[in-house]
Amino acid sequence: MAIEYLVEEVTNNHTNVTKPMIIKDIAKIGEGAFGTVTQAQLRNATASEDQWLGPFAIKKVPAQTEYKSRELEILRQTSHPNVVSLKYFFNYPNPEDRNKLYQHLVMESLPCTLQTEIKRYHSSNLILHESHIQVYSFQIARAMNYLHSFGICHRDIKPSNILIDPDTLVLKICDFGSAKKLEYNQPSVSYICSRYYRAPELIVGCSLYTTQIDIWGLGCVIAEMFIGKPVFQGQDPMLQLREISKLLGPPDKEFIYESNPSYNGPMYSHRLYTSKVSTRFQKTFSHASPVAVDLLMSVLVYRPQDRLRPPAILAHDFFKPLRSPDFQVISRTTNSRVNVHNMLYNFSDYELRVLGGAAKEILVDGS
Ligand SMILES: Nc1ncnc2c1ncn2[C@@H]1O[C@H](COP(=O)(O)OP(=O)(O)OP(=O)(O)O)[C@@H](O)[C@H]1O
Repeated sequence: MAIEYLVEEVTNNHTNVTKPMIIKDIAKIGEGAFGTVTQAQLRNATASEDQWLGPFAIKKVPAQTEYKSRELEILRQTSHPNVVSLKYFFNYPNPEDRNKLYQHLVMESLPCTLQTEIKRYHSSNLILHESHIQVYSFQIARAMNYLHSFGICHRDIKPSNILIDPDTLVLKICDFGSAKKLEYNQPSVSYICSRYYRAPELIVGCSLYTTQIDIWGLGCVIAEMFIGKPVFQGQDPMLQLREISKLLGPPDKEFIYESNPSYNGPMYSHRLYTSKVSTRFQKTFSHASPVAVDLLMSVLVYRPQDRLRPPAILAHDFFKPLRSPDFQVISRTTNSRVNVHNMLYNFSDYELRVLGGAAKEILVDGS
């Protein structure tokens, strides 16, 4: 591929300085519903030395739609080790249609997504080791603790929107194309989020939802790491609720009414199983430890108010082993031991303030 082009106005997200830069597209690394993601390098067009920066990941989406500029706005506001960072941004025409401007978001690049990692294990009839699931889930919850503190709801949590580096086990949430800062009592569209990861309140048409819809997505992602495939695979939007009811039991009328008083779709109120919910969780997640099952049962809960929130998730006993400064995991790629404690626990003062009383439990190594 390696196509080079000059862009007169490229803004550095960190310094806010706009300069001409040369962009070298290397390879396509992703394709989404709205645009493409390519691996690319950048260099200052005015500097004499030929020093390429990167590689980065450049996401190209049609510019000037209100929907997509939210992604830029949110990426500009955020700075967190578990949220993909924006390095530069610019508008540039589409080579196939010179009249159409594309917004280019130049982000740090990570080697793979959690989706490819889960699939790699699943295709060898393996599942991720529980220690890896702990490390990845902790980082997603930490990103949510940060984002939700500003009211930012990602609204499309799924394994393909979670980037990882399997050497270091670093994880970063990406794709803020659906994200929105939710305001108290302000309605938002309920037709967001990919079907398998949609919270039950969205399925029944709730428009006053909260950032707790992301927590449902987190539960689905943790579940998928344990079983190697999406836990709720509905064949259509309504059958999605039926899949959920197979594990959680039928949703009660109060939940439906609280979510959307004018809902008139199927209620799935018949019990599909006689066994207890806890038995079904244990059976579904037969490879998970009891403490992991307990976390899943506290997150995959119908009522959003009853789902654990990020501070309580980070303080959950599932993550207890990570609190030891000696906690190590074996990297799949390098086969060497990696000490991940420091990268997991480098909480900023802001994050600690947000965690409030839970910070003590999260930080204290009781081993
Ligand atoms: N910073 C990055 N580093 C490496 N790969 C990335 C990065 N950002 C995105 N990708 C890859 O590109 C894919 C699509 O990116 P993204 O989800 O942001 O685009 P999208 O158009 O919103 O896609 P979708 O419609 O699937 O949600 C990701 O699943 C991932 O494989």
